[in-house]
Amino acid sequence: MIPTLEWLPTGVNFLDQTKLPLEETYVLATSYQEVATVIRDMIVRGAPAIGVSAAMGVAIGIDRSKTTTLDALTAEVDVICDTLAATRPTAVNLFWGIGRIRDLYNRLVEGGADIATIKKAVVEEACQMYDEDIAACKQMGAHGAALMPKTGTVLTHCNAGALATCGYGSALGVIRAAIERGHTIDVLADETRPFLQGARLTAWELMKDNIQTTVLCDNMAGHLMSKGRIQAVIVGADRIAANGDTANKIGTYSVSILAKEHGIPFYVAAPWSTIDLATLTGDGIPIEQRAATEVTHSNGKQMTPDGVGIENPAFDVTPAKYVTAIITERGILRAPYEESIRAMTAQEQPILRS
Ligand SMILES: CSC[C@H]1O[C@H](OP(=O)(O)O)[C@H](O)[C@@H]1O
Repeated sequence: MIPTLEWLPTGVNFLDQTKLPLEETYVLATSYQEVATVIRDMIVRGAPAIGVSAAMGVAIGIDRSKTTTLDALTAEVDVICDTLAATRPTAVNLFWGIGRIRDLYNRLVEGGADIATIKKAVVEEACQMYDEDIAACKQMGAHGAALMPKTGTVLTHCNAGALATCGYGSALGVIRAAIERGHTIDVLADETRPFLQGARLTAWELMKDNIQTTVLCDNMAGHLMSKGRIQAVIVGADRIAANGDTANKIGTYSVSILAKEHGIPFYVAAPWSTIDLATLTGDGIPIEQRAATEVTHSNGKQMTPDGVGIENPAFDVTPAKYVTAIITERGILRAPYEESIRAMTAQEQPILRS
């Protein structure tokens, strides 16, 4: 699997996900401003990948700074963090990634570190986060594999795979781990309009792993569930509130209700950096509204009449009551989620190494 993103001496190299599946091309971001553009334009997307990308964006901003005084650098860090924080509002991982580098910067300044030491440390921390993300995905796979059908079809929505993380994937990581442990699973991938993460990205990455994959339109899942074609649903997440309400790609909420109606388990797989204890319920999760042209056009060709109204919320919120379990690298959370999240938060956690 080719890397979603990679720290290079020349900058942060991103696989251009807007060009997949027909072109495998890369975008090299050499400044924090260019990293912000890559995130905003969804050249890189997916909550965990966004989090590490933002961390690398802060790190490259500090590393490439020309300033010679700590006061001036601290003023720059504020601008760098604000620029990256303004890219996309829903995935809490973005703010987690920015905050982890910013907190390290502040600790180093308070400890009297010089600029050269700070630059080295923030780059190392961002690269460490990259490794931790891959390790977290593999841990999620290890925890979640047993929840997957021994034999059967799993529906997924959007892309929560290697392309949404630093590698291996969250929801798709659980599917990969189950297959590695002998499960016979094929995947149904919702195309996931309008950005088509399922049709373009999930299908592309699973076929590279020789995992049998079928793409369906977003209005087909209910019919296939009613025919007994789906044994489980697993999706990623962009922000999980303290009560387990989960924001994910638009359309996830509808799938969760269909799964409930048909008695099909509905799993969420997400690293702990997706859990936002400061947001008490799903009502508090900001939903990104994206450009109307994502809906009105396909491959640059207009599909709707001029002047028609357009809705394009990029996410929706699945109430916790529709979530069978939340698979994290720390273990599996079950309802009542307020209690299980609080209990798992209190547990001492080892540092993950990939
Ligand atoms: C591994 S979670 C990825 C998560 O992010 C996606 O959103 P986007 O493609 O807009 O960044 C989608 O919600 C996925 O489930």
